[in-house]
Amino acid sequence: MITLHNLTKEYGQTTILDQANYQFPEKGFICLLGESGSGKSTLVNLIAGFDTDYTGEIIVDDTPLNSLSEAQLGNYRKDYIGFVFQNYHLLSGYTVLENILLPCELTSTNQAESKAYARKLLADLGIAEKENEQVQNLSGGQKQRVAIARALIQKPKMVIADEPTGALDRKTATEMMDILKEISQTKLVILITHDTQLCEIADEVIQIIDNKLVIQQPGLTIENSPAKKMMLQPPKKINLFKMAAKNFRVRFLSYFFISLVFSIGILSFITTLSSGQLMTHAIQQFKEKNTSFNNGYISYQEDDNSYQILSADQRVENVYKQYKIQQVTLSSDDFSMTMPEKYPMPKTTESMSYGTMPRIQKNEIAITPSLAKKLNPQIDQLIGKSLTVTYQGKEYPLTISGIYNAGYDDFFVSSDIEQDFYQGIDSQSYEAIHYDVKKFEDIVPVTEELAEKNIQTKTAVTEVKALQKSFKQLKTLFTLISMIILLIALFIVIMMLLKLQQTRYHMVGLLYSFGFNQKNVKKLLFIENLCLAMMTAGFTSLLLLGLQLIAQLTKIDFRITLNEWFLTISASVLIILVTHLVTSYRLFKVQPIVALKK
Ligand SMILES: Nc1ncnc2c1ncn2[C@@H]1O[C@H](COP(=O)(O)OP(=O)(O)OP(=O)(O)O)[C@@H](O)[C@H]1O
Repeated sequence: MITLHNLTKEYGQTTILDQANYQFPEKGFICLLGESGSGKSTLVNLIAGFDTDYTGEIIVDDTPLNSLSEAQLGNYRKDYIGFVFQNYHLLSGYTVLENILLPCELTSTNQAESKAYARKLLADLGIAEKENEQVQNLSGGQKQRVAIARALIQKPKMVIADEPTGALDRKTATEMMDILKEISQTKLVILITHDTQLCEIADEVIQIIDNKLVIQQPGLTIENSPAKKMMLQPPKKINLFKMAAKNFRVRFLSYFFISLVFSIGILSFITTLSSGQLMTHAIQQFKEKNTSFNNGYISYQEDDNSYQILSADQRVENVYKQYKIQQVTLSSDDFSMTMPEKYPMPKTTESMSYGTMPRIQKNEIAITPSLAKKLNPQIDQLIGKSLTVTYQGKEYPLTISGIYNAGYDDFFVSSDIEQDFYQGIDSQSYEAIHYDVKKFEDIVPVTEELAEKNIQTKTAVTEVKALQKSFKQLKTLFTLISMIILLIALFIVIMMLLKLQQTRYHMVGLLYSFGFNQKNVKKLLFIENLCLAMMTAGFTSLLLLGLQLIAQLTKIDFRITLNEWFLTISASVLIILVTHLVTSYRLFKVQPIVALKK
C-alpha cells in the first residue's frame, strides 16, 4: 500500500533519513524500531503527509504523496490512517463515546450508525460499560483502548501506533499488543517503538540505524499485485460552531476566570478615564459656586502696560478700566440709600457668606452683610430679592445673588453693568483694571505670566492651583493604580491563555491527525475565542452596570457615557482576540506530531 523509494529527509545540513526504501504490505504488523532521536517520528510525519519537505518518493497506492494538496493530504489521513499515541491524547471533559466519535465530524453523515459502530468497538475492546464515562476517570489501559477505538472509527486502511504502550504496565502493554495484532489481521499496523521485546509479535521489524532503514526481521512477502487507485472521499461539512461550543463548555471554568480577571482590569482602566470626568464635574461645581473664579483685578499703575498686555491677550476678555464712582443709590420697596463714593474692589478675594457673586448678563448684585442688614436683618433671606441701583439717572433693576464678607457698605455688580456705569468717563486716573480669563485652565498661566512682568493681580489663582494640584495628584494615583491592575490582569490573562494553549496543542495535533485542515482548525480556535471575547464583553458590561449602580446609591459622581461604554466593550473584545492571536501564533505554526508530543 505504501512504498518508500529513495526517501531522504534532511533538517538543514543534518540528514535524518538517507535513501530509505521499503514497501509496506496491505495488512500485517510492522514494527518500526529505533533509538530515541533515530528518526522514527520523522518517518511517521512523512508517511502521514504532515511533512512534505523530502526527496525521493512516498507512494500510497498509485499516488505520490507530494502530488497531493494540503486538503487532499487531510483527506488521505482521514481515509487511510488511524493514530494511536503513547499519551492517548483523549480530550478531557469529553466522554468516552464523544472522544471516539470526534473523527466522525469529518466523515459521518449518519450519527446513529457511527454511534452503533463506536459501541461495537468498545464492546470488542472490553469497555462497553464506559461509554458515558469522562475519559479523565479511566485507567491507562482503558484510555488506550478508547484511543484504539477512536483510531478505528473511520475504518482506516492502516493504524499507526506511536509507542502506544509506553505509559502502561507490562501486563496491560501485552493486552494492547494482542489487540493491535488482532487488528493487523485485516489492516496494516505500524508500531513505533524502541522496545525490542514488543517487536516479537511483529510480522516484520524495520529499524533506523545510522539514518538507514534496515529490515531486521523479514517475515513478509509482498505480492506483486498492481497498485490500487488512491480513493479519497471529500470531507463532510464540519459544524465548527457546535465543536467550538463544546470546547468552550469543557474549558468554561478557565474561560470564566480569564474573562473575569480581564474585565476587572479593563474596568479599573475605564474608572481612571472617568476620573477625568470627575475633575471636569468638580471644576464645574467650583465655577458655579465661585462665579467670579475667572475674574482678575490689577490696581492702578502709572504706565498703561498691563492694560495693553491684557487687551492683546486672546485668552482674556472683558478687559476694562475701573473707576471710582459717586452718588450711587440703592433702593427697594421700603429702602433707599445713597453711597457718596464707591471704589472698585477685587471680586475673587472676597469670600461668600451666602449665594454667589453676580454673573454677567444676569442683572445680579452681591452686597456686604452691613448693607444687607439694612434691607433685612435675616440676611440669608435676601438672596433672590430685588434691589435697584441708580447711577447718573439710570436705573438698574437687579436681583441679589449673594452676600460677601466685607465689613462696610458695598456691593458688586456684574461686569456688563459695571462697564455701563463707566460709559462716558474720560479719565486717565482709573483705580484698577478688570479682566476675565476665558478658560479655567488659563487662569494660572495668565496670572503667572503677568507676575513675571511684575504685574500683581488679584485672582482666584490660589484656589484654582489647589484644586488643580489635588486633582492632578489624585489622577496620577488613580492612573498608576489602574495601570498596575490592568497590567496584572493582562499578565494573568496571558499566562492563563498560554497554559490553555498547552491543552490546545494536543487538540490541534489530534484534529490534524483526523484529517482536519489548517483553515478549519484556525476557524475552530477563532470561534472558541470569539465566545471568550463575548463572555468578557458580557462580564465587563455587567461590572460597569454594577459600578454605575453603586455610584448612584453612594452618590459618587461616576458616569460613563454611551461612547465610553461602547469603547470599553469593543476594547475588551479586541484585546482578547489579539491576545489570543498572539498566544496562538505558535499553535497555528506547529507541526501536528510535535504538537502531540508537547
Ligand atoms: N523540526 C525539526 N528541525 C530540526 N531537527 C529536527 C526536527 N524534528 C526532529 N529533528 C531532529 O531529527 C532527529 C530525529 O527526531 P525524531 O523525533 O524523528 O526521533 P525519534 O526517533 O522519533 O525520537 P523519540 O523516540 O525520542 O521520539 C532528532 O535528532 C531531532 O532532533
